[in-house]
Amino acid sequence: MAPAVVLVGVMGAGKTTVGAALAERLGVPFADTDTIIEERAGKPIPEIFVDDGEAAFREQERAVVAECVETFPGVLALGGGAILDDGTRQRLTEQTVVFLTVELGDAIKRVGLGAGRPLLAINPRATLRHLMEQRRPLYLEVATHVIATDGREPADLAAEIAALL
Ligand SMILES: Nc1ncnc2c1ncn2[C@@H]1O[C@H](COP(=O)(O)OP(=O)(O)OP(=O)(O)O)[C@@H](O)[C@H]1O
Ligand SMILES: O=C(O)C1=C[C@@H](O)[C@@H](O)[C@H](O)C1
Ligand SMILES: [Mg+2]
Repeated sequence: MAPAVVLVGVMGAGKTTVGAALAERLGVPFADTDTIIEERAGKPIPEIFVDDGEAAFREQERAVVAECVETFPGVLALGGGAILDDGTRQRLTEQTVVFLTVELGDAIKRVGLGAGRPLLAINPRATLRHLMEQRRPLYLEVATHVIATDGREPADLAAEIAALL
């Protein structure tokens, strides 16, 4: 069974927040690959990065995304960097994927100083700007729908996505 919808976008786009609201609205389960990885590792993402390294996290992320795309029947939120993997992007081309976009200013307000997001530990604004520029083409490559989230409430975004499905 494939997911009803997969949410992608940079850190702060609202994948987790909007995804949970959407799942509730649709009456289906919600899963977040970051949460699954943390549960399996028994530690939060910043600790996985420190103890095991980003490459090990990406390896785990690739496996968890593959498993969820095969078997998870609800709303699936991906980690912001999951689309860096070629195999993951290939898998996503067969799914309904919503790319949540956010402008840098709103994203920075949402993620604050990047707590819990190891890639934003140093110079969050410049780093996030760079990640957005680098990844935008990759999100667009897999997106079925693109939705701008700036200045909009998660519940309102969930209603729009539900209407698209
Ligand atoms: N549309 C929105 N308007 C205002 N705040 C929002 C909106 N969407 C999310 N937020 C807030 O922004 C923060 C980041 O949201 P969220 O964790 O859902 O992002 P994410 O895309 O899942 O990020 P990550 O890739 O790091 O997991 C949260 O504090 C959330 O409450
Ligand atoms: O954008 C990224 O590369 C990341 C986003 C988060 O969802 C986590 O998956 C992790 O902090 C890495
Ligand atoms: Mg998230």
